[in-house]
Amino acid sequence: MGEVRVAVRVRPFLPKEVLHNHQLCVRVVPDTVILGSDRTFSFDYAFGPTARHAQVYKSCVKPLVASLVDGYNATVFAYGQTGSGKTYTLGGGHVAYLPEEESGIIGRVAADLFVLLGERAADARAAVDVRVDLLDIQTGNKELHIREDDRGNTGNTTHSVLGCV
Ligand SMILES: Nc1ncnc2c1ncn2[C@@H]1O[C@H](COP(=O)(O)OP(=O)(O)OP(=O)(O)O)[C@@H](O)[C@H]1O
Repeated sequence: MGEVRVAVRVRPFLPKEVLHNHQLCVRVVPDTVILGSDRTFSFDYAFGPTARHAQVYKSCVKPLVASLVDGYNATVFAYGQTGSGKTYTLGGGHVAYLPEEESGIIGRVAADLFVLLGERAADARAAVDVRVDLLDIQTGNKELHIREDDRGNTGNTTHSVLGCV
């Protein structure tokens, strides 16, 4: 793929927002977000409040998993203001098990990755080693440096960072 793609996902109102009678000011038409009555912004993908995880994953992320097992690097990150739905979209990390339908990007990537690697390993009669590094960074510290050692393991070199997992 070799390019940056941007997807926007508009979440539905939360119960408290409904309670406070918030008004919707964003509409989504294919790959376009409309703010107010006439300000349009185009993206590679745009999803409205009724979009399901499966749709978001299939369009934006699944093709990256396929290219990953072909040897390419891929990065998916969520960006947005607090409460906008980053955690929800990536995978609802607070519970150990989620029903498949509620699984976000992380769970779906893991499932597909093992299926694809299993197929490749069987074809090549090779063993595959999968390792995961998780860094949960809970600070706005500008001195943070993510580094990779010569074995490809990631870590940080800043001692004042809180909450590294
Ligand atoms: N597409 C969606 N459909 C239904 N509920 C959603 C959706 N996106 C987010 N939510 C709900 O909105 C709330 C805020 O979402 P979430 O916690 O993912 O935000 P966040 O961007 O990770 O916030 P923070 O930056 O504060 O961690 C949660 O209650 C979540 O369940």
